[in-house]
Amino acid sequence: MSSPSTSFTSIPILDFSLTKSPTTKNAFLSQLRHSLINVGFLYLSNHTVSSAVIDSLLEYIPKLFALPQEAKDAITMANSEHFLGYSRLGKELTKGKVDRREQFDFATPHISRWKEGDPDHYRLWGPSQWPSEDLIPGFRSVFEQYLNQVQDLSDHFSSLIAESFGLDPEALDGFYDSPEKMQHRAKIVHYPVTHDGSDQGVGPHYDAGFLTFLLQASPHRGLQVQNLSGEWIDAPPIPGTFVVNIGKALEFVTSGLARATSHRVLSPTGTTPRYSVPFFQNIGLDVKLTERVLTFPPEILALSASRGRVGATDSVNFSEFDKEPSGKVNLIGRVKSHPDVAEIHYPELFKQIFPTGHSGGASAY
Ligand SMILES: O=C(O)CCC(=O)C(=O)O
Ligand SMILES: [Fe+2]
Repeated sequence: MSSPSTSFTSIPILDFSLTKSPTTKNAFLSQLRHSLINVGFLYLSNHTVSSAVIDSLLEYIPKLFALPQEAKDAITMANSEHFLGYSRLGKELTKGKVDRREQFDFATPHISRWKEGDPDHYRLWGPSQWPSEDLIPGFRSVFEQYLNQVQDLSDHFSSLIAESFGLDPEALDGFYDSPEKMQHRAKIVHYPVTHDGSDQGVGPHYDAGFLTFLLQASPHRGLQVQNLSGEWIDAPPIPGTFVVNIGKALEFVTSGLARATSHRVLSPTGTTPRYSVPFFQNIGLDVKLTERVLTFPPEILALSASRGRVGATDSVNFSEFDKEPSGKVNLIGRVKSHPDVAEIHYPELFKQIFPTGHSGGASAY
């Protein structure tokens, strides 16, 4: 566990049921600590999200993408100042390069947050756009149940992270607002088969927030995670698990103890598409990370000192966390990923980030 600068070659699998008994919880916390410090990714088995809800969601996903194009376009993200809705294939960028995926961005229920005088980034949070109930009956209810259960799991998981680092279970609570003032986002993603050699399902990137819970919703490989030496390690789907990874915000407030790890998805090359459902746990919109950096016991800090240095990666970064509130950092990320939506709803910010228009490739991403 503490061997210096070893680079991982696989992603650890953690059994969430170990947290239920005081006799096994410590073993879980120790595996969690190792995964956070050395890998930044883990699989979580025997978790608390209902398998009936997941199975039902898995059945809906191909039907969702098979909806008529007009029904999907009716809820296009361009309608939404919250960046919620449908994006056609090729509408999203990572580091200025087009990703080959089609997706729906949804979020946990929330009112439109922004009021006169509020900062622009309050406009990020608001209601999802749902496909017509007649066309896909029951989907919304199943997905809302799913989001609710993953949200509960993510809350619980954040207290386990605190404990694994020798802190009180509540140590991360100050990063979240009260539940009715929180909104978490999730996407349902379709990676079509490609045979033309352009394999960027999604390009190398870090996630921005605290924790991501990813459901790999078809049996395809494609997700890859970059280790300390820069090699790409496969993270194949394991039925019954989530892939959990650390975002840049959690890395920042743990002074790098918890690693945000670069990852990407290669497009499937066989005959069937790949599907996935990432859930991005947010923190409060107003939280300034520099004001809340945590302090850790010295024996925990020593573990990260022996980890070895992370080599240069080619990933998207979120360098604005050292000055801007978390909501603003997220808004900047959304503008860079979805410039066509930003141009409609955030014309000023769009101009600052893309002074020559978005085809000019001015983005740092
Ligand atoms: O589709 C996947 O497996 C991962 C997607 C991802 O990393 C992301 O959307 O941030
Ligand atoms: Fe990601």
